Amino acid sequence: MPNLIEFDYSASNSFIDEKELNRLQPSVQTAHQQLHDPNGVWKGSTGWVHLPVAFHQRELVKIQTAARKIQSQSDAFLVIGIGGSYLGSRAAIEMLSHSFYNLLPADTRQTPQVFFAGQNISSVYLTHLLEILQDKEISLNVISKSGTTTEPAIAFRIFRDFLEKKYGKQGARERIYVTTDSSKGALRQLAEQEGYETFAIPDDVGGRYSVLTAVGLLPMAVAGIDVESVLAGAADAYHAYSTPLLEENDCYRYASIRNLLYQQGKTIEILVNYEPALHCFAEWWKQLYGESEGKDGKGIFPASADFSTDLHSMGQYIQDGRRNLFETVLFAEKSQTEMMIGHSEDNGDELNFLSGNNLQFINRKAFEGAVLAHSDGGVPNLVVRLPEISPYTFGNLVYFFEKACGISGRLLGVNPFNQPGVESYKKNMFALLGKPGYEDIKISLQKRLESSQPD
Ligand SMILES: O=P(O)(O)OC[C@H]1O[C@](O)(CO)[C@@H](O)[C@@H]1O
Repeated sequence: MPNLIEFDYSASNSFIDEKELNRLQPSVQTAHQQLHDPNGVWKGSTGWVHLPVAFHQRELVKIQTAARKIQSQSDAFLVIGIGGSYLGSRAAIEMLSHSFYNLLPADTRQTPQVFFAGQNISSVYLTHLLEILQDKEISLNVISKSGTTTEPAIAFRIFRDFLEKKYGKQGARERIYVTTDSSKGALRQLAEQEGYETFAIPDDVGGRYSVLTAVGLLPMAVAGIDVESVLAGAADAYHAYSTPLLEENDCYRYASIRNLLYQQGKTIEILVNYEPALHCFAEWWKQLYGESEGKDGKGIFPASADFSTDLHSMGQYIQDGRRNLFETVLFAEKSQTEMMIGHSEDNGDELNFLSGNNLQFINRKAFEGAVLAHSDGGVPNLVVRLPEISPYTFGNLVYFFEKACGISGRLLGVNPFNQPGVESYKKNMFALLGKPGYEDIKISLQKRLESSQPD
């Protein structure tokens, strides 16, 4: 078995009282039982807990077969979705592919370029995307669990029309893949009516916990990522984090420590990385924790930073600003490439003290230096060490953070599986757009907007 990720909070010992940590054991035990009981209090929301060890071989083969077909008939693959129906696959593809994947020559890449839509309502973005896709052979995967989310629905309408004009109705049908609820929603109905190939999102797996279903796995497979290794990484994490005992479970310790820090007024957690490839992983993580914990007037605000880039922007605040922060740092022990600093005869740039070192060594010193500096500055630093950046590690990480999120939500006393707050903006937007059924709200919102207009 490859090495698992490791959780290390030694740099934060001074902020954490081990006795208080151990006092959380009974609550952790309860949270663990609740997560593992498919008929318990979270009935209908915990399918993701066992998913990596219960993944149907049939579904895997279906995903891989569709991926091969898409690869064979496309230069470009368009993934349409938002939130949990988008961030996980993007995180995986950015983490595990070449940094400039879409720019590689087609014969080096050997898999289609991947583009994303449905994650905004920008006509500029969609116009430019249509321009880019104009002369390419395209397939698309529209992903929406509810099947009614406005942003992906708009993008799908635009690109479905684009495909039908390009290939005709039957030709488009051969290139449209739909990932949605197994029985409900407008998208499911449309897919069945049009005869598109469909993938079902299990009922008991919510959007932000769905990356290890076809939601994430089909786009990953199309991009050439070894999805079996992703699932193996998640399955090994499932076993590693299946004991309710805090002292033996890194995942539960992370969940508990962030709650202890929250009680000390550390209300913002920054997920830090030292590899640009991890940028989007943090976007996925922010949705997971933001929607799961930010409710009932509670919750740690999940933020992210890319280091060393942001050490030169946000570094000042982190070191010296308001002391309501803690950091969780993702550090990859091994780099996939090696680049050395050469020697310069004139040493005009005064960098010869670094000659003969590789960039990973220098990146590590930046990481070690920042962890110490920020801890000294009153910002607890928790470290998640990745042995390397690989599909297996991606699976580990996803499972580690998902499970920790389920435990952490319970410790905080919230329901980590709903997102009632997201509906408020949708309600207002629908009313303002004149969607049938929202007439009353429209009148009152318009009055408020008019009264706030300058004379
Ligand atoms: O997959 P769907 O139903 O389109 O939802 C997309 C995203 O929108 C939300 O429902 C919130 O707007 C998220 O929870 C979800 O991940």
